[in-house]
Amino acid sequence: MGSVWFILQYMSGFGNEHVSEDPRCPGALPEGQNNPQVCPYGLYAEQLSGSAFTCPRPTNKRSWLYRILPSVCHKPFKPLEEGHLTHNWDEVEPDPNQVTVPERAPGPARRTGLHTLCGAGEPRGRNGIAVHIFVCNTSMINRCLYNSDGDFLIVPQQGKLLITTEFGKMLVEPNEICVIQQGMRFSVEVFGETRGYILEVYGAHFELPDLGPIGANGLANPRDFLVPVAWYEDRQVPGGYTVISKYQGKLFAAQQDFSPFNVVAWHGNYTPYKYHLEKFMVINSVAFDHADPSIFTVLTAKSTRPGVAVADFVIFPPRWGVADNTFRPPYYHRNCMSEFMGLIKGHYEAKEEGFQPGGASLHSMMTPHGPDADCFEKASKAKLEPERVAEGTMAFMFESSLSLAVTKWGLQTSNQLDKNYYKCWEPLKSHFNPNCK
Ligand SMILES: O=C(O)Cc1cc(O)ccc1O
Ligand SMILES: [Fe+2]
Repeated sequence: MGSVWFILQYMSGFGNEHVSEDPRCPGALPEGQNNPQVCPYGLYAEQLSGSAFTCPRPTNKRSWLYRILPSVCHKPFKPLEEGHLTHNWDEVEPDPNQVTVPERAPGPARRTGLHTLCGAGEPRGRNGIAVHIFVCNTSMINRCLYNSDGDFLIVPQQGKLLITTEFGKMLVEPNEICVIQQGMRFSVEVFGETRGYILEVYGAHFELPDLGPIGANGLANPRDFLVPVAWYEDRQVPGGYTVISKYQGKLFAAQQDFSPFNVVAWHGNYTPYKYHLEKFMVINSVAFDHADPSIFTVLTAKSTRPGVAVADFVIFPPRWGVADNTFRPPYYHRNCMSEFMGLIKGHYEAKEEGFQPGGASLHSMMTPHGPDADCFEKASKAKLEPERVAEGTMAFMFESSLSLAVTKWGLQTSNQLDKNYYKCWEPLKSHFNPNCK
């Protein structure tokens, strides 16, 4: 029989080896081995590998799932309509201009699904990223999704997500993020209009950044990452349960007769997890000058080049600004990385207007950007007292070493409102006076 029993409980720690049993079946985890001839309670053992079997220990990831039926019990996959999900980066001609995306990007009539804004690289080559906007007001009923191509870092901006995974349930609210890694099945329940951002990374998992001279503590601390506890349902679905796979950039659906959330116990270090952005321990300049935003990195997906990320997830959280004799907002710059920015709530410090919660901007590789004219004038004259910066705000950046292409949907969406973004810098005037230092 099915059961609606669950409690929202989490285990803490980033990348830990966890063990978890649904309390309705104590002793469901085999003792001392992964594959007994017969598993407790007549369960099937199934390994989910998140790294090559042979990866060195620090990057070796796998979990063992003990389930009522193995995942292999499904009918063949058939192609499914993709909507605005794509990994075709040649839909529109390259364009280096600064792009903003309005906060109310038009959704389709059903208002559900993933809309790809930009990206680069290729799931088959296992190197690349995609940035999607999700919009939905309908829960996934008897449907789940897994991503064969890579990991999803999900940033809800409006509405809570109750995410059921093979590892248990997680409630993820705006100002929290979660990561659902490659292959993990999940289904999302929503409670009204819901939207947010997704960073998809092919071929690398997210890690905590190294701390270098910061020392052993700081930024996102490992203990603040939360992992769900085992929860199962033994639910037959005679009408058919649909398992959707995102595979090589396309969607495919397979039918099965039962809920895939039938994992009674699991152990391992390859799990979904969530993190509350308020827990971030901010480090910044306490003397003078503006530190680079890498100081705000929450998670990084490393490339094979030392120090270079496929993608970093960076936040701009509330903090004190105390630097003396300093232009405190972000400096003007041109970057060899691509900068995609979003706003969960509040008001971004470098833009007086035009960047609303739910909106986005893309500053492409080497395209100049920085504070708008109002921000520059104000910050150049401001009395430099200690002040709270970004109070009530949470902006974030997906920063990538890849050169991102905008999709057709992204271009149409951005064109709706803001052909005029460049005008925010037009009023910047020369203050140069060779006779006055
Ligand atoms: O462009 C942006 O707004 C992001 C950003 C912020 C900052 O403080 C320094 C550099 C940078 O790219
Ligand atoms: Fe920038």
